[in-house]
Amino acid sequence: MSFPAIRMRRMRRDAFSRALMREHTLLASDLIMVAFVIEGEGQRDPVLSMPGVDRLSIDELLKLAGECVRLGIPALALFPSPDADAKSLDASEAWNPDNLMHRATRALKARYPELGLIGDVALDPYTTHGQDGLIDASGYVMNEPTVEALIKMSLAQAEAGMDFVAPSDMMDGRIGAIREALEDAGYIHTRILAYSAKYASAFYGPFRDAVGSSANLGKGNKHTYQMDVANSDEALREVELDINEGADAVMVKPGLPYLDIVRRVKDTFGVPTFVYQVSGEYAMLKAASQNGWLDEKAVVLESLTAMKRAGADAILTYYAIDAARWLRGG
Ligand SMILES: NCC(=O)CCC(=O)O
Ligand SMILES: [Mg+2]
Repeated sequence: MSFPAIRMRRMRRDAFSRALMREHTLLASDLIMVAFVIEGEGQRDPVLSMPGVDRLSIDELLKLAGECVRLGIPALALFPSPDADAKSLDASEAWNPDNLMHRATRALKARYPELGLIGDVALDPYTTHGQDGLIDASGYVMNEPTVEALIKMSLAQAEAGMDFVAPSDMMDGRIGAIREALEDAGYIHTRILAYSAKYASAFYGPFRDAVGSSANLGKGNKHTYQMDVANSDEALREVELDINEGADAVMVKPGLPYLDIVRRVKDTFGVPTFVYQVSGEYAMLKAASQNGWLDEKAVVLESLTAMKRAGADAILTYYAIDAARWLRGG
């Protein structure tokens, strides 16, 4: 049977039947806000390549966290933008119990214990060269020594009260090593969000401005550990390894250009699958909107809905607060 018995437009004719047949609904509870933390008090330091995003001192971060709680956003992902003097070759500031990240975690957990906190685990904010790991004389990022550092970093975050440690470094074997260390230390509830399929993407540019690693990274790249943008089967292998090593949730990153990967991961493994709408995606949508070329609210909600449609269970986005407000009709 076909036309005219089947008219696809019948169900689209009115809002009520469009609502009834809608397959996916974006909710505030799908969103994870992303924030950059800096030293100081009363500081809101704009990220020039991400208009509308500020690096926040801890007191300002608390206000943003309060807004997340009020809007029903379940979690906040934290990235530190430490002062230049906190950077070193061995990245040891990363596991200093009193570092910026851990002070922020304790302050947030004291004020908003119900707000989930996701801590970035990678060395790039703390290294003088801007790589995610420790380098040898040739500049190659060394796997095992980096994993040892990431273990120390994860334990320190767990100790500070982080709910999720989120290794974003793409070293081999780090999920298993971190999981074992957490269990041995008694942090049996600390979740691991594995950045499993993290691509060597040019869409991270504005983020590197935000955490202050772009100047240090210079002309360097991360091709020896992040994935080739041309690959898809390889992402499934990465995800499978991380699940087997003890990840509680896996991540695909970036978002919109990689929704084919999200769909394959979700269909293949059926595990909690998160996606990251990265800084470059934010910058594109924001710049076009500021020029009057795109309708910001419409394109942001469309992009986030597309991520859910692709199978994402949760979405990290710099737009989380805006989107949650728009979803409330604001
Ligand atoms: N680990 C975080 C990144 O590498 C970049 C995120 C972004 O571009 O928003
Ligand atoms: Mg891996």
